Amino acid sequence: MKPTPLLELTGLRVEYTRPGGRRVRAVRDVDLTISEGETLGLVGESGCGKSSLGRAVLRAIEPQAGRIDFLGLDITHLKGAQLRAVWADLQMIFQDPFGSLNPRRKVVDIIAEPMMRARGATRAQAEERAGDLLDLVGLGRDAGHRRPREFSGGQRQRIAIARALAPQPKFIVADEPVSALDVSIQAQVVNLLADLTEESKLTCLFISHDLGVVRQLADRVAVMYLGQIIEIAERDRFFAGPAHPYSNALLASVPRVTATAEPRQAQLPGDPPDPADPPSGCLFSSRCPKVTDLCRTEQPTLRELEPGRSVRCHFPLNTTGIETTKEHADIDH
Ligand SMILES: Nc1ncnc2c1ncn2[C@@H]1O[C@H](COP(=O)(O)OP(=O)(O)OP(=O)(O)O)[C@@H](O)[C@H]1O
Repeated sequence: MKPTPLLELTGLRVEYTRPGGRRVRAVRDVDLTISEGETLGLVGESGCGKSSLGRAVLRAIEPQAGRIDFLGLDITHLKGAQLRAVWADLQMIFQDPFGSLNPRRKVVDIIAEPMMRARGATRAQAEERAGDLLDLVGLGRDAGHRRPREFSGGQRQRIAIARALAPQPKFIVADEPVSALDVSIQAQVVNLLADLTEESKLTCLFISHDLGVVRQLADRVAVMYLGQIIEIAERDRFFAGPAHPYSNALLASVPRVTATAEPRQAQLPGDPPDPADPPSGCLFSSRCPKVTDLCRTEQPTLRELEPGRSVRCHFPLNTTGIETTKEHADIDH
């Protein structure tokens, strides 16, 4: 039986206007479904549109086109009280544990406030649950009487996690939640997030440029390049051998993760192109080690290679045992 989609994006597009008037398409017509209880890891180099996608899902920025369905409700254009009601179920954990917590407030108030505002809890109920959450994230309830500046980066991120969990959301967007932390602390916070998403059956969009971290947490991995999802696959399938040359190169640049079936590429040459001036054909064609004439002229669609594994590439890697399409088989290269 197919799992119930909690979040469904259809043709989601985010554009910005740069000073001077140039348009940048940061998210290019993304279709994506996240099932109840799953953690989807969204990876890609800086500037590929991960945060823009996450913020659009939370309705923190307006998409220029497309549709966002959350729990079967079209939330794309919700406003006012209706949007605030949805926000109780959609919470965010940010990268910066310093900037995202109000330094003047006590920790207990920071965590209790969303429960009172969004769920109508009394102060006593909210403070009691704030204490429970501080226990849950390993800080202990006494931490509630202190202020954020008295805590280290890793501890502050635990406070941010407790705050995000406070209104008992159904969905969390975690945008690079450990990348500002020391490596030793990263592992502790990743383990905490893994335990919490598992225990609470939370659905999570986990945004990271770090494939090693994504491997620990995600059920599925989606790779973004220049605003497009270029590969999406179940975690183990992905790490056993990704199908897109870009994913393969990303994986090759992470020493901690296991070898792929294809020979590993050296690190990717150059930087991603400016999203305001993308290449024609496949958006990865200007950097792809396997580029052909077809790639330079025809943009591939995101197609399913096998259940649980889709790729946007004319010549995917690691496809042994998978029947190739006619289009693919006919091309001699
Ligand atoms: N407010 C803005 N105005 C203009 N361009 C923007 C704005 N915000 C983001 N962009 C551009 O949109 C593209 C996607 O940015 P985004 O922050 O979503 O990517 P990202 O993958 O999350 O990168 P990072 O990991 O560095 O945050 C980039 O080219 C970025 O320069």
